[in-house]
Amino acid sequence: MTDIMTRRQTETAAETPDDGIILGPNQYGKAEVRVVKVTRDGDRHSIEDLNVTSQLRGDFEAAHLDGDNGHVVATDTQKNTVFSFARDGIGSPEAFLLRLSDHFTSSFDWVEGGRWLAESYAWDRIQVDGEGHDHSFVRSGQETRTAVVVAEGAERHIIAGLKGLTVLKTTQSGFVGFPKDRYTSLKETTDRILATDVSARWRYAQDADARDLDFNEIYADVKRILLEEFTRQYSAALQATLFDMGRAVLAAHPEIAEIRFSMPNKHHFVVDLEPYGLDNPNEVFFASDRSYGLIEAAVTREGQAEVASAWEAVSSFC
Ligand SMILES: O=c1[nH]c(=O)c2[nH]c(=O)[nH]c2[nH]1
Repeated sequence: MTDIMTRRQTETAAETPDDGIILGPNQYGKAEVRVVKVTRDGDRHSIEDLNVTSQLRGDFEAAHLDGDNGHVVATDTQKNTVFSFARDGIGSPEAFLLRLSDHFTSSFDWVEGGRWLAESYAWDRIQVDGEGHDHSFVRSGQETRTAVVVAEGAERHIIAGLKGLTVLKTTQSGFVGFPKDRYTSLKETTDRILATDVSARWRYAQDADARDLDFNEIYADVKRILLEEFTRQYSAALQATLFDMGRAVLAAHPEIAEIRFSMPNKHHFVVDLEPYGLDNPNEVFFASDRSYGLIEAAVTREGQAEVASAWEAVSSFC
């Protein structure tokens, strides 16, 4: 450690040993800035609750090779910027991240892009005597909303999403017709529980109007469609249900270019109650937490160009 520090402090880039070792892709910033914005409209308050990550990409070679921090916008500064921007309101996670991306890429010449991520947590008003309270809230227990903005020069990729949307249906799901080999023990069924935690991310088409979309309204509608489509028809497999959910979202929202899913198949096994002298007509299940099937896919439009760099900002499918 001491040797490395001494070398970095004394060598210039020109003196860096020509050993063929170079710096690869890099990004840095502040992860998980927890910002809560209270908007005070008289006595009636509202809150926005975000977990924001800011990461810059650009010319940061000297910082890595020479210990020269002349280009390093401190991660502390990035955190402070998040809080300061929240002072003017958040609006939607996507709009907030777009503002941050525009700020960093326009304020520092060497910042060529970056990625900004947010999770946002929903709060409901506490109901008192049938009325939503002015300033007291209860965390709503459903999914976590997610957003990502990837900047590459002037381009912006906007990916919205959700995770942890746990859904279950007690019938209208089956799994038959799969190949059988010597290792197959699974019985075919046309009546099983189907349960999953939906993770989905959808990328907005990159046209000039993308910035003006009502991201909150679209979010609510996509969630509605996902839930309705999960239950709308018989599920021949989680794969088929995933595709139906994606297709319905794309059909209803031309502004969305593609949607990706990661969905565990949360198996519910019928318990054999015969040893206890009982029948079990699909009523008592063992909810297994592992292992689980993991079904992942993108649903996209024919002819749609792949935008791999946008998806690199998020791991795997989601
Ligand atoms: O919906 C399902 N898809 C599968 O690929 C699969 N595999 C399995 O064992 N059960 C199921 N269920």
